[in-house]
Amino acid sequence: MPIPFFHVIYNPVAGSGNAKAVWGVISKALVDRDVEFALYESQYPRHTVLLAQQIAKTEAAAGSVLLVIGGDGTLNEAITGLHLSGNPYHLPIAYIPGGSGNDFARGVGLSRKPIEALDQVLGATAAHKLDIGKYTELQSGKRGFFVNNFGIGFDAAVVNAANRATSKLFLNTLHMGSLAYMAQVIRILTNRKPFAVEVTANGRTERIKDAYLCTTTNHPYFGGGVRILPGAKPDDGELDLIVVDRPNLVVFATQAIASIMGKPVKSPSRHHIRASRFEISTASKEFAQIDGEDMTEQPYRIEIGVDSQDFWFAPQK
Ligand SMILES: Nc1ncnc2c1ncn2[C@@H]1O[C@H](COP(=O)(O)OP(=O)(O)OP(=O)(O)O)[C@@H](O)[C@H]1O
Repeated sequence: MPIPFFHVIYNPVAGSGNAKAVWGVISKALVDRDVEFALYESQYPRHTVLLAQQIAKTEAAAGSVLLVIGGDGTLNEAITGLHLSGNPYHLPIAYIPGGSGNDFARGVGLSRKPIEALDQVLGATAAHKLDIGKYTELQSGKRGFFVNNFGIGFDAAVVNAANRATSKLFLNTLHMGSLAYMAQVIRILTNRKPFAVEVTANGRTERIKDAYLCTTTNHPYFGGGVRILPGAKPDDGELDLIVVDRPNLVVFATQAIASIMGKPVKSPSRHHIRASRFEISTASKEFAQIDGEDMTEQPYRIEIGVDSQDFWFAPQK
């Protein structure tokens, strides 16, 4: 099987500059290995959506591959662009993580080391399908996708605060991006109020009145390596929703540490639902995050479902 032509979308600001170093290594390896590619650099937020649309509609040919170099947000934008274009040449997506969290790579068995990830991409002989989440905000009709998770409440408040924290840049230079989230945890734990959430899935409606976090996930990881749901699988055609009730500080800290250490967390204060479709609503204004990107603080009424996306990388051995 010949190596395909790669249309490369590269986000130089992902991972607070980490993607720049990754692209330095990858561009050299592509040239050394005689791999043909065309480069498109993301110039501003959400430019990748347009680039992916333009590539899919006018630049691509059958058999070529869209290679994304950046973080999970850049990957999300590329998938959004492909879906908006109708993807007439059925471009699959290859990905080399260069973000700060890189949860998607963790969750789907793609190496976070650039050359190992490139070996997986160049070692692929066919596209394979993985799940992605899709959502519709029922009030506004706004639609989108997520590769990792859609979170409402605590995780979203942490993302919101961490994205604004000046310490994130410093922590990223130490390759400790997830600490940017952890540093906000205690402060937000003591400030955030629990909220009422209604979840409909598998023909049942559950009302949880003291929710602290309500996250729908495609694979086990969120927040830069926290294993929130070890059993979630990105290829089972379903998503996993977890609602955590208002915890007391000791219980929450114990659970958070267990999650970070990759240990299973069992607790009566967690509600877990696996389904291919969810309706979630909150009466109060809450923060939300999609793949680590902030959403407006508002009352949410959303429908979440599963879509599938062709990816181009060989599974990790
Ligand atoms: N040239 C640019 N200047 C400023 N922002 C950009 C530019 N190109 C893309 N962006 C924005 O950069 C943001 C961050 O990208 P991304 O999520 O890929 O990196 P990250 O947050 O470091 O990684 P991760 O999500 O894995 O933690 C995205 O919101 C994207 O729209």
